[in-house]
Amino acid sequence: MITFEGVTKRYPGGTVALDDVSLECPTGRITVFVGTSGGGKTTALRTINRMVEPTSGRVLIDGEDVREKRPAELRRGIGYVIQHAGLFPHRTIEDNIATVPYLLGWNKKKARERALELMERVGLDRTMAKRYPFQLSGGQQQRVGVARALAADPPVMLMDEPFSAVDPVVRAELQDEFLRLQDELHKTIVFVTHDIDEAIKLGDKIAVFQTGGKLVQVDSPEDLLAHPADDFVAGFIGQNRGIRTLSFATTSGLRLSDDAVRPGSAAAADAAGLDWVLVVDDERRPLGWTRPAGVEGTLAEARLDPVGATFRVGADSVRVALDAAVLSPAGLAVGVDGDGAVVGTAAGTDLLAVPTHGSSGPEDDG
Ligand SMILES: Nc1ncnc2c1ncn2[C@@H]1O[C@H](COP(=O)(O)OP(=O)(O)OP(=O)(O)O)[C@@H](O)[C@H]1O
Repeated sequence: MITFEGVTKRYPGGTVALDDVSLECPTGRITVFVGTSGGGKTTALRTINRMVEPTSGRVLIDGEDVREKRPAELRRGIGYVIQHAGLFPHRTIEDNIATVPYLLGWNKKKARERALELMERVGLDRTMAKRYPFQLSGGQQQRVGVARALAADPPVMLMDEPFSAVDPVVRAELQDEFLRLQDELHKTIVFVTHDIDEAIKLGDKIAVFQTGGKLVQVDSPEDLLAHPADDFVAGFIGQNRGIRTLSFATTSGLRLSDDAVRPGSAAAADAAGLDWVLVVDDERRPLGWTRPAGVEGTLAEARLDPVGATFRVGADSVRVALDAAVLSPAGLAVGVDGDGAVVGTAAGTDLLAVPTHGSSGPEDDG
């Protein structure tokens, strides 16, 4: 656990970058620092590896004051990832990743093996090992940055806007990959971002900083969305708070209807009263949507519209299900089980009736 005890940082010009910040970042979890520009997030992060020394207060890692270790020694146990990756331009990818192992005196072969293993872990092809950073895309460079931070298997990782410099699609991929990696590695991670969506997606715990280095709220993503501490936090979370809350509502108790689900062998005439029918195969896997009116013979002979997005019942959130409903030609979300077989369908209005965490229903404050 990383503990901030009354940490204040005042710069010579008088700027207060951190104002009496007390906070705990639990072991094996992701704590996200989010907030306005200049709110002190980066400063707070850097007090952990002593790139910034507090004016008063202290920072502890597992109960030990970080000032008790020499900075170089301290930093070997702390991975650090920054925006634009910050790779050494004249070193190959594998040498970049092996930076800390080399510093620790590992032999070349072992360090190289570690670098190649990590490349795979972060989703990079081993054939890129001999390339230089400029020969990689921005997203690939960020992956190298993450691999480099993980090289000596540090228990703590500090990540300062690591995914901010890439486009939204690559960014989402990096976030997903990062969460998968964390599922295996269980590092104690402190992650800085100015993007509330990223904070909600990645954080086990979110700390919101306001200008002047004030920590205004520390909560789980669910509680932050449901109960923002004040107008500043509510404003920062933004207008889509109600919709975001649905990300934490489970689809496991959802009542799904079988009415519109038919096998291809069924006669279209039997479904003539329905506006839309979801045609399924013998294993109940969805084949597509059709309007049965006017179709002769079986539903298998009808022209099908694509199923579009589905949601995994119990595994996906109501937000995912709602998205599936909106994108479906029938306005119905298709719920499937782990094998991809259709459990049933739900209309958008059914989804909005699902109770969400910490409130009686989805809010709309936009
Ligand atoms: N070395 C420094 N000397 C003087 N002032 C500094 C220094 N570093 C940061 N500051 C000031 O401290 C405040 C907090 O900066 P910090 O970089 O921690 O904010 P941040 O929340 O990370 O912002 P951003 O999201 O823009 O990166 C800012 O007002 C900044 O100008």
